[in-house]
Amino acid sequence: MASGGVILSNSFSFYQKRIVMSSRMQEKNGGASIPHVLSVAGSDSGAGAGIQADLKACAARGVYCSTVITSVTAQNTVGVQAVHAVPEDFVAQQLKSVLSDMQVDVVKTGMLPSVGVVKVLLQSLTEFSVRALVVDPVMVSTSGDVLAGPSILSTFREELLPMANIVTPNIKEASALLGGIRLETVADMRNAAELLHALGPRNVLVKGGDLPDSLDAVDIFFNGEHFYELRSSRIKTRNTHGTGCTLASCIAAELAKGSSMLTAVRVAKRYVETALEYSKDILIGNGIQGPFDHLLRLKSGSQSFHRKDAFNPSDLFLYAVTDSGMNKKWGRSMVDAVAAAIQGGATIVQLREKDAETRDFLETAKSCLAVCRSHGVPLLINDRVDVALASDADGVHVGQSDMPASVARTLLGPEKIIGVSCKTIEQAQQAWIGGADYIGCGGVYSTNTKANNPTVGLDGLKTVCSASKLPVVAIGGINTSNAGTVMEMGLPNLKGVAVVSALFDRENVLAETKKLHALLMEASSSKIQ
Ligand SMILES: Nc1ncnc2c1ncn2[C@@H]1O[C@H](COP(=O)(O)OP(=O)(O)O)[C@@H](O)[C@H]1O
Ligand SMILES: Cc1ncc(COP(=O)(O)O)c(N)n1
Ligand SMILES: [Mg+2]
Repeated sequence: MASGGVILSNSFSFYQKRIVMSSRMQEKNGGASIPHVLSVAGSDSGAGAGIQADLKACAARGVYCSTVITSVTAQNTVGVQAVHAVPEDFVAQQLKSVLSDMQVDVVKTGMLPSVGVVKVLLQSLTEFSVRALVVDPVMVSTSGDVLAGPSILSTFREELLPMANIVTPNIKEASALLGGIRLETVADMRNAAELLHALGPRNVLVKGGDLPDSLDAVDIFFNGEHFYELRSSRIKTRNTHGTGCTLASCIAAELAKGSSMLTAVRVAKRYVETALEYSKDILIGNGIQGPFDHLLRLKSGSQSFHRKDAFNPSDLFLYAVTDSGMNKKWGRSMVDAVAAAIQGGATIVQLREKDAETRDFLETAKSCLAVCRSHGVPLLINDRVDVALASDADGVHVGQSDMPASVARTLLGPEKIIGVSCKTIEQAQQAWIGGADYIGCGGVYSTNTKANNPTVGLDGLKTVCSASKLPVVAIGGINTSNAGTVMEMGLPNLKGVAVVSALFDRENVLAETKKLHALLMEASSSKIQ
């Protein structure tokens, strides 16, 4: 069974180790460590598979990825034209350079073209401990070209697989590892998963991307105790080059972040499905199998293409957050309140409806969206990703107890705006990793709008702004008497203030917004840069 330096225990102790390690690193360098995957694989010049896919997958999952290149292929969407193996001692050099210096959490392997390269890797893994080993036993490209010959099989079986926390063969690779057995049905895949598990890896995922006559894309996961049949819809596309490399890298990335194995596999499969669906019509190369877009950004021709880049942090300048109770109290509709705020100078609007029925909330969102669109002001929905999707609003704002930014990003896609409420540096860092566009930091002052919400004060705001990689909007008890103080501090990344009562718990929304706008203009022109 697994031995050497590869240890993956349950996710809890995994996290604990990370915390111990990051405090150690912080002491040494004054920084925090981030999840780190080392990809040991071949280069694909077409950049659909191999090292290039691994880098993109890890980047998409918010994880650092270092690389050891085992082989350089001349490859495109037609096939593999040539392979140039990197000398074994040079692979060893690369491994040493990375592992002796950097704290790698998870090693992921792809193309290992010779027995010598596998041996060098195994040697490194006994010298330098990592937390998990993900083995994608790459042998033949989908175009049918051999990337690692049959001479590698016995070393894979006897030495590499027993070290692996998970092995992820496709149908052909599972068959080759098991001496050429037939693999044509899901039942055959289960059988293969069990036989492969007996070779020593802790977990097995037999991938069914190439299962004949299958309407779904079915993978079989086996952990030695239970089988899981993981199904997703089969996306009709030619752009499946590199799905295997991407899946394995994403599993590695999720493990590096602290997920359990089954969760990592599920997340990875979902990610591949989402990326394929997003990229199904993109056209790169003239061959039969094209690459897909790991970062979900290349698709052209849709108005959404420019949306995310179009998020302008200066839109956070005067951020109006609605409150239905207040507007009711003053006898006006939500749409009228939003229209008045925009007329007064609000640069972004968030609809916050704590008690409304979903159907009413959706109708309100649609009406407000029409007003916002006609003025070019983005409309965000508080908490409710479903309402944002259904109304086609510009995004969501989520709190720490709502849906995590990373999940919201998966659901909403790359184009929508996501904001997250953060009180601490760690929460701000997490929001950035999860794919948020901005953070809201507060409460700066105490407020009646949010009961039991501890304030962070101006000091807390300053701390978070200084560390944040995302633009920040200050929130909580801000009004015309204190907004100037907040903006005049000239805090890094602070782009504006978010207000509720100061606009909507007033008789004249238009006049109050104008007043606040003028004040902010003055404060930001005088702020220390
Ligand atoms: N057309 C598709 N639609 C959805 N998922 C797919 C499709 N093709 C492959 N997958 C998924 O991509 C992952 C990689 O599988 P596979 O293509 O079988 O591996 P490989 O690239 O190593 O041959 C699996 O999770 C598989 O289910
Ligand atoms: C360098 C390299 N590594 C791995 C693959 C497998 O990818 P796929 O099975 O999707 O063709 C590849 N084609 N090239
Ligand atoms: Mg594939």
